[in-house]
Amino acid sequence: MTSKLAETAKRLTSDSTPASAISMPRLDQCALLLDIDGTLLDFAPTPREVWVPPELEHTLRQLHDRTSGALALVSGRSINDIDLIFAPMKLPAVGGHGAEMRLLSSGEAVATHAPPLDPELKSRLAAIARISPGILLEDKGYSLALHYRLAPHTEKAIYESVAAIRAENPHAPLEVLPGKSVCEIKHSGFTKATGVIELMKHHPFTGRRPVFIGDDVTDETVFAIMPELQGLAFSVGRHSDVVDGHFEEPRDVREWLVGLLDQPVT
Ligand SMILES: O=P(O)(O)OC[C@H]1O[C@H](O[C@H]2O[C@H](CO)[C@@H](O)[C@H](O)[C@H]2O)[C@H](O)[C@@H](O)[C@@H]1O
Repeated sequence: MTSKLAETAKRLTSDSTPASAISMPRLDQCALLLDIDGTLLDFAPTPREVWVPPELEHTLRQLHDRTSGALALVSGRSINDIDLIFAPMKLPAVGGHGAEMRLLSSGEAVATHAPPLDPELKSRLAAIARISPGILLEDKGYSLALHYRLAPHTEKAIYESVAAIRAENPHAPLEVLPGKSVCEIKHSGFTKATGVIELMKHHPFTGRRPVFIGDDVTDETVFAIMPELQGLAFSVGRHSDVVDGHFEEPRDVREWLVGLLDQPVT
């Protein structure tokens, strides 16, 4: 963990302001950057079982229009997976923890020159899923996720197995992301933050003030860059003084997004 991230993590324990108390930029001046799982959507037992409330789809479509297309999903999921979940809607996105990007809802997903995992290491890491039938392996191309929500007792064994492989390959550029009931492993050469920085260089995002909402450890890289982008950061589920405000749960985020549509149209 870099010292900047360590500092961020340390401060993620203290209080922050409720999101409702923070003054938002006008929709025609901001870029809305939204994490998916645990932020827009409630957690489900497995990645494919998430449910997108129809009202959320409606809200996201309207906000996409009101921001002239500057609304992007910023996720650990691949863009292909994001499209399956939100089908038939397609939105701009940073996917795969920064490995992929799509600038326009009508555009193609493009790789962001993210380095892949070494194939041999990847297959050794994937084999960890065989510890128990309750572990779900998600191969996202650029990264692997070992889900243990259905087998919480395997958490320790998963992390110990990953640590053993890392110890045998001390120079391999691997990053381990401890998510919500998931251990994710990717190349260390990209993050959600590198994806967001790239996204913000392009139309329709460039020149706008980013507003990022996320709930997870992987979102901390984006919280950390919001000040230099003159952006606003919001956390979900935990209070923090590195963010501008917080939400208690995804339902509050969804309601807040609906409220943004009350801004006068300029
Ligand atoms: O960056 P995000 O959009 O928040 O995605 C993070 C990971 O989310 C998914 O896993 C999580 O959500 C699942 C569905 O609720 C849940 O079953 C799992 O336990 C969670 O870890 C997704 O499967 C991962 O690929 C994302 O990286």
